[in-house]
Amino acid sequence: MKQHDIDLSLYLVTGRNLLPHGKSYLTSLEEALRGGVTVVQVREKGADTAEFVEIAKETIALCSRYNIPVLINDRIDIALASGAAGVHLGQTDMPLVLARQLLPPSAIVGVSCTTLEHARKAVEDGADYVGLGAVYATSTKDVSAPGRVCGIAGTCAMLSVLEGTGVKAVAIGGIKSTNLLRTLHGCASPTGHALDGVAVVSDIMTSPEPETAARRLAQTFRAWMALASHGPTGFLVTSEQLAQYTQEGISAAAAALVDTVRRVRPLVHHITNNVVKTQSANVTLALGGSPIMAEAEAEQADLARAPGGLLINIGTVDALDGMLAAGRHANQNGKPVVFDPVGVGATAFRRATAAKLLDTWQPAVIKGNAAEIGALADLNEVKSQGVDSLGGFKDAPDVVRSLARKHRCIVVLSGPTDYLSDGSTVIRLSNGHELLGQITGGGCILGTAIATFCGATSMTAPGTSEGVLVKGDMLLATAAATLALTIAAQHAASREGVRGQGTFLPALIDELAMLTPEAVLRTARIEVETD
Ligand SMILES: Cc1ncc(COP(=O)(O)OP(=O)(O)O)c(N)n1
Ligand SMILES: Cc1ncsc1CCOP(=O)(O)O
Repeated sequence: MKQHDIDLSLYLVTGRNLLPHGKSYLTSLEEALRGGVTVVQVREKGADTAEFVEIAKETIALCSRYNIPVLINDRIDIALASGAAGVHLGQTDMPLVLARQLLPPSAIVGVSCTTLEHARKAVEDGADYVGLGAVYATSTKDVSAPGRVCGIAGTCAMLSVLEGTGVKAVAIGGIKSTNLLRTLHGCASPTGHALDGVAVVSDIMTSPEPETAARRLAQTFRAWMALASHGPTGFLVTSEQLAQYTQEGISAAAAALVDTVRRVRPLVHHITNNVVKTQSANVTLALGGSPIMAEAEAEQADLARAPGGLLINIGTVDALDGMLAAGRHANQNGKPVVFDPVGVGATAFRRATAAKLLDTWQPAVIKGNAAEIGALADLNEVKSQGVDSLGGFKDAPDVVRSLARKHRCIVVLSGPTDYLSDGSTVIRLSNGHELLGQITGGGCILGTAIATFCGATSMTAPGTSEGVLVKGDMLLATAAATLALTIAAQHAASREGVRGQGTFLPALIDELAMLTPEAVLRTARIEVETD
């Protein structure tokens, strides 16, 4: 068997030291094989050579009954002595080119990569596959040195290098059934080049029921694979949804969602800045949702179980641990996360915070003004002053489309015209009023509206949630939320008695509560551009 035959989807790296008390290695391994492990790497850090050969032979004998290939960690001699299918080499192990000279031509050789340079070299040297990571922190291996955790962003960058090379890739480090879907969704290049599998140690080896642990991982992988090809951001987009991406389809969907929100009353969990908490809660209520402002890390697991939407806004970062946990739990529960990277370009601290959050959980939507979107896209075109943006982009559709592909989510660029993209379609919405940009938190309440509509959409979307991070069409939900807020702003600004910011905000909240589906259908100004 050679690399094109090997199924890397559930790659078990062994760790005998992690076995639960009373569980033998071979029993655990056999149960894991029954659960769906597709390849095994024997990783023995404490064993001497004789013991390593023995363990390798026993592993191969068992795995061959399940037709599963076995690779050896680090050691060419052990691979040769045991008759293993190949080796996995780290950056400080025997160089790949030398290993090839020693191994039979059919041997599978994998290489660990943490940086772009590692990935380029592995391709150049002819690796069959690469192990990318550590994606997350892990206690199985010491990855505390700077740069040893490459994160989702680093993994995506390495996947770009592999495009078109035929070199397969697995992610490794901290991968568990609870974050597998998020990992698979997030780890792909902007053109959609995705992982071929995941390598796991502790999630299987520490389990008293390795068969169940492996089956959970294998099933999630299979469900994701079955759906992964839909949509450039990794969200499931059906042909029915695509057919709705017209002016008429979007306004009809938005009008319907105005009623849906009121009917299902989504819980809209905010971790947002101190400046806008009250008005965000009032906007949620006016739209028909149910707001909760909850920041403590300890309450995030419970809150994520209630269906609805989550908004994370970094206007003031007082609850980083709460933000990290909230998004993680939301991903685990199929709850859409809306990220508002307020002022992300303004300070190094905000940039690092946003990067950390985006490496931990997968947003369904990122919403920002031109300066914020520019900062996330590494563009200097738009300047900022604090949290405010000065100017716009020459090619806004291209910016939102590219950023959506990079972060694998819907991107909204707010401004006099709002641009929304799922990485393919760009929707341009031209409703609103300048007063919305002149009140504090005008952008923040757009985030609130989006979380409310995305929450209601995920609660009412038909079909199963198997293999998807979030159910329902997040692009339509985001368009609907933007239209609801901007059309209500137009109504509020034209009300008798509204003379400026002070009178506008309460009028806006009233108009949100009174907004009708008919007003959306009548007033929405929508243009659609498809790739
Ligand atoms: C599939 C896979 N990827 C990466 C590693 C890590 O290998 P290495 O860097 O050699 O570290 P050790 O495993 O030797 O501690 C791996 N083993 N498997
Ligand atoms: C061997 C290795 N290489 C990078 S992270 C890691 C350990 C992964 O273990 P776990 O799956 O328990 O996090």
